[in-house]
Amino acid sequence: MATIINCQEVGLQFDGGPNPILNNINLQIQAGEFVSIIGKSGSGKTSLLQMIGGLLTPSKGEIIVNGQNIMSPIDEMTYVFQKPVLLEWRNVLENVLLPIELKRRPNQVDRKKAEELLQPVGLAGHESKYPHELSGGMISRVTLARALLTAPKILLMDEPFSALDAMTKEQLQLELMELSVQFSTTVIFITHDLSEAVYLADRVVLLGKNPANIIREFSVPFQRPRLKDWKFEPSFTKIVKEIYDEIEGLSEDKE
Ligand SMILES: Nc1ncnc2c1ncn2[C@@H]1O[C@H](COP(=O)(O)OP(=O)(O)OP(=O)(O)O)[C@@H](O)[C@H]1O
Repeated sequence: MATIINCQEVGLQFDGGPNPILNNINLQIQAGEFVSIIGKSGSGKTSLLQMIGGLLTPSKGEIIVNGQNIMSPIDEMTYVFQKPVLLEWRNVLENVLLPIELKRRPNQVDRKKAEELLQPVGLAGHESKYPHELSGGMISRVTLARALLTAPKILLMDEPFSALDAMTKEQLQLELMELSVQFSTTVIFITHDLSEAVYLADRVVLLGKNPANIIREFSVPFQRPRLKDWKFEPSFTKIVKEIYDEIEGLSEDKE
């Protein structure tokens, strides 16, 4: 597999900030890989994702995505924010079509593709509904369909399911896993939920505050897509426990 995202010696310090938020980040992600990023609040997960997405400029080092030095957002990447942003005056289908419409007038092929995407994300039959008629889970499904419409090579997701109830979250995890495998999408996924991190990913990256860099990486050597019952298997809980112990082991003075 080829490296599609390459962070080399990346550092970030905000203007006027006393210490770097991130330091010496070296992270190589392979095309089609699913990587979860975890770490305590304030460890810089969102900042790292924003730098990879070209929304924030590193103070040090460089980030190369798909062969380009990242200076601003590029077409091959789609960013899914923690808070879903839907336009209230547009129905589900129109919200899904938004990324196309920002570039050009959607044609019949685009509409057909958008309608087809509503099926696997569980929104078939809801295309004419407006955001105020949707549940939180349905809104997340719209943002997932919208993110996948342009078939991005890379999906950057910042805690996309954190506000959902457990059952909806589980359903969306399954859908994301199926779709990312089907489209061979490279995904970087931030979460606070260890079980979610392990279940979805090929690799889990743990960020620490002090030092402000990658503390450890955990491989999840099981083929995707995975059955939802895998979460009850010892092979799954063993990895979750290993990560949990590592986080617990980070002494208070290190945080
Ligand atoms: N624009 C900014 N200017 C100055 N400091 C910032 C800015 N954005 C974030 N920070 C600081 O950078 C640190 C890392 O923030 P970031 O949001 O990347 O962490 P995080 O790991 O994603 O946190 P959380 O899990 O709470 O979402 C925090 O201490 C935050 O206060």
